[in-house]
Amino acid sequence: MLLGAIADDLTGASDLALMLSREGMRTVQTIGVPPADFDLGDVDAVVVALKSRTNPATEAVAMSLEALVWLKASGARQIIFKYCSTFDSTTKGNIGPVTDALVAELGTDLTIVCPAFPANRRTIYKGHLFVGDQLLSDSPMRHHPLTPMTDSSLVRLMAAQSVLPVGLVSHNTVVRGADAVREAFSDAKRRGDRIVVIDAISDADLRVIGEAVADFPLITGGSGIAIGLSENFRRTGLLPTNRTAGTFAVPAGRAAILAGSCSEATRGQIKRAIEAGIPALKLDPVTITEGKMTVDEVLRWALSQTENVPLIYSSAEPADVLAAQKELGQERAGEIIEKFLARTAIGLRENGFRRLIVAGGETSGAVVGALAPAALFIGPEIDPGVPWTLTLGEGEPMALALKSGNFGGPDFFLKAWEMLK
Ligand SMILES: Nc1ncnc2c1ncn2[C@@H]1O[C@H](COP(=O)(O)OP(=O)(O)OP(=O)(O)O)[C@@H](O)[C@H]1O
Ligand SMILES: O=C(O)[C@@H](O)C(=O)CO
Repeated sequence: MLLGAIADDLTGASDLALMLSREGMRTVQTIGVPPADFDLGDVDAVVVALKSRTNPATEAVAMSLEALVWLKASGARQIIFKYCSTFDSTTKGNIGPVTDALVAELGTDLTIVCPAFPANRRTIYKGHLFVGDQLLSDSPMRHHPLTPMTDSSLVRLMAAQSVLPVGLVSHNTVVRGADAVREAFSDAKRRGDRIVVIDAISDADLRVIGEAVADFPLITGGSGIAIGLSENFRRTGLLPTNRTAGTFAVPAGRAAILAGSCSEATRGQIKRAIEAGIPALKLDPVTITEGKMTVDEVLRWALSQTENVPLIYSSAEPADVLAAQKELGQERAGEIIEKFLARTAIGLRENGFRRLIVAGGETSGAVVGALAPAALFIGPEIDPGVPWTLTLGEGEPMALALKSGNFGGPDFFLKAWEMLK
């Protein structure tokens, strides 16, 4: 293994794994930290998917350090800490504490913060994170059910979360190339910075940054940061130039869509799917708590949809999410839906479903946690950041598409199936 990554949620992990495999690294994503003797096969990169994004910092640190120990023992030469391209973190934020712990454990004097992912319109300029044409704090992310983002300054966000000094390498340096960036890193170290936010607005910027961090033991960011890393290993001869991906054998069986993401993108995709005639059943956390909707009822409904792929969703407008959270509490409302969808997924598998799209990082974490495959093989890309994956380990394989809430075009739920034909 050349590269080892620790991802703070499941969809984020497949996003990164897809990027690494697109860049010529044979990549496997594990679900949590695998057993010490887990057979990885012939891989160049491993992404350990955690479900730590919204956990208290002490828990997230412990989980991440456990993943680090496993990755180092498995031979990883460089570590990526992958968080969301919209820097999703709670008010108590664990990205800083996890970075601090990894910095200490790896004994590195400087690391970067770079959640840029230009293909999905996440860019960083003057240390401010943009989502499309909007600052993060003006984007729909300000209404996120678990991690509302109301500040766009990555320097400020990171400085509030980390105990280490945080600086900035800005775009006018990045455009001057890898040597200029390396020089800026040296200046930052002289100033006493231990973490630098680095601007990136294009893939070309990410390739420059990738080259400049070739000898960094730790890199932190979104999946975009992986764009420039494989080239470093090819340059030194560690990675063959003609890596071929393994085969993606599509399992036969019925298909369904489970959506717990309340993002604007997912809501738009649901709307489009319903308009196209997809049968849809809406879940509501309050109705579930009152016992007025059960997993068995939902399964019966799904099984009766023999003409088309059923869509089961809890995705709701911000005002409805807020109302449910007021009644049940923010965490509890989320948990109720996550558990319900996880149990639904188990029921679907028991009834012969073998192809699932799951929308939302936390939701995917809950569903895949319940299905419990040992790892996921990364298959074809549906849209930037979202591959089809194949479950590995015991039991019959399933095809899973784990969609980050904000990712995918408006027709995602319709077109994803075409790739399984
Ligand atoms: N109707 C609802 N009311 C309250 N909470 C909800 C509702 N529907 C879903 N949730 C919760 O909102 C959270 C959505 O987070 P999730 O990570 O799944 O989606 P996302 O944030 O859009 O995706 P990503 O993390 O990939 O960007 C989950 O905890 C889910 O259970
Ligand atoms: O970086 C992103 O935006 C995604 O991979 C993700 O982490 C969403 O959960």
